[in-house]
Amino acid sequence: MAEFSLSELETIIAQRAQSGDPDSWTVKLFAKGMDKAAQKLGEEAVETVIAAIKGDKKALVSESADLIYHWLVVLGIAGVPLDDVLRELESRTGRSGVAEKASRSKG
Ligand SMILES: N=c1c2ncn([C@@H]3O[C@H](COP(=O)(O)OP(=O)(O)OP(=O)(O)O)[C@@H](O)[C@H]3O)c2ncn1[C@@H]1O[C@H](COP(=O)(O)O)[C@@H](O)[C@H]1O
Repeated sequence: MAEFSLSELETIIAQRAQSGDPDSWTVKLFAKGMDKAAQKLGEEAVETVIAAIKGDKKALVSESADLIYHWLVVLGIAGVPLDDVLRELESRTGRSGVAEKASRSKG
């Protein structure tokens, strides 16, 4: 199991977005805004689909990583926390108490 989480990547992206580092791809995407970031997300999704259809497992891993990174950038630009998506997924599992817990934590 990899010792890395989407939550950690979300934190890295938020920190890099604030860094102002001219060499940072994250900074560039945040500066270009949602249209460009969403376009990149779409491109990475298509590249992931192509890798899957070709049965190219190595490319599927790499393109999936690109896809998830760009998805988190889009969430960041939109101001949507990863946790909101995880809560939505959790609520779909039908686990009892999940919806109640989510609504309580949202205040
Ligand atoms: N996970 C990623 C990640 N995945 C993909 N990419 C970048 O996404 C960019 C776009 O991918 P493409 O394949 O489309 O590359 P490209 O063809 O050069 O791009 P275009 O010319 O089409 O615009 C590349 O520059 C990749 O480096 C990423 N950039 C950053 N991260 C993570 O974000 C952190 C901060 O990165 P910086 O913001 O660059 O410091 C890194 O340490 C990583 O953890």
